[in-house]
Amino acid sequence: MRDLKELRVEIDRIDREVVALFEERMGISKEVAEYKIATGKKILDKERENQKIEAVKALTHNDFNGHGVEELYKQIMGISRKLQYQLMEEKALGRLPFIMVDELEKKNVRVVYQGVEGAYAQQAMFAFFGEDVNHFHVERWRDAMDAIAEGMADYAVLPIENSTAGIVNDSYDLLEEYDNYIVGEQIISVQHALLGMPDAEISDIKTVFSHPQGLMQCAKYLDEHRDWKQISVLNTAVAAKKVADEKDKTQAAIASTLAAKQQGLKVLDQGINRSEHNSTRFVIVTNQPIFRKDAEKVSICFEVTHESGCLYNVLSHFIFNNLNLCRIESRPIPDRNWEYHFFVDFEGNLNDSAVKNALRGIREEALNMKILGNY
Ligand SMILES: C=C(O[C@@H]1C=C(C(=O)O)C=C[C@H]1O)C(=O)O
Repeated sequence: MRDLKELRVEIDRIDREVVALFEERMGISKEVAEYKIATGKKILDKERENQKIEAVKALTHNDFNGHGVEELYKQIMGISRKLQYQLMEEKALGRLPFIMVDELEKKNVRVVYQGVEGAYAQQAMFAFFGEDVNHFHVERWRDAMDAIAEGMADYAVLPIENSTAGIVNDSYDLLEEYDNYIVGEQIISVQHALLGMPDAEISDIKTVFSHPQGLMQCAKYLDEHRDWKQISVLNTAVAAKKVADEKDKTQAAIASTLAAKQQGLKVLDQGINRSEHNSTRFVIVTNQPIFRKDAEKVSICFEVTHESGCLYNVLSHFIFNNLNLCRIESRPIPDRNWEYHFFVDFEGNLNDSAVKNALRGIREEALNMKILGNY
């Protein structure tokens, strides 16, 4: 048996050769990039990469090494492409189709939110734009997206995520569907109350209305009242209005105390959400691709092919460019069972070269990619 020290001396010698060859290969990759930039060719050449993997596998002498070399070459070619994107970024600039602004226009604008007076979205809108903002409300989130797409409003306010109940699925799907862009976000502390008719007591209640998120956020409380029938409605303020309109003292709503005031309802119980830190994050959406020059979070969505390693490959662009991911979500693609849209938020500004570089790589390598906004 040879001595460990002696073996390691040999490994060190081999590694020096590997690194020298790696650097030589990257030098050639750079020249390939110059050729591609000059001729307007794409960086990724999937066919060439597949042939390359087959060819290097064929050089190995057993299955284990065959798999190893495949992994190794996927990495090497990934790094080689990233070098090429970097060069493209330096040489062939190409602007992202987004316009930078110093500040968002918040005065003289019209804002739409979904729900009725007293909705948490209204609170979010007031917090973001100020209480004197010109505004109106619509029945559905889709109507709010249509209102900005058609120029009826300058901005829409949409709930995107709750700290207890998780993401608001519909908002994600609409962001993917519409060519509207996120330009801001607003977090609102959500404290739910149980609201009933002025002459009602908790013991009278048989039915409770709320948005599904409201019901979820108060699931623990509702578990203590299993005889109550739970009914989902469009939002919490709609639930309060329904109770006020129908004047039935067996009916209650889970909504804000502001909604109680606006609808003349009695607060039967307060702080009924599971977590006292219960908060909802709203996004402010507009129909133009603009971003503030000091924006610090980018949201994108993309699809990848249904192949092993594809998501990893897209995410590697964040690692390589040293970008910090804040969240990742997936949503099913309708009519394509078990395929997903991925939504990623990461820190950065569309003007940062690291961001541009990562986006360039993802745009080329994912099936499709959409920048949802920078805010
Ligand atoms: C170097 C090239 O660019 C990319 C990187 C490859 C590699 O490192 O071998 C192969 C194909 C391309 O995706 C090339 O096109 O040859």
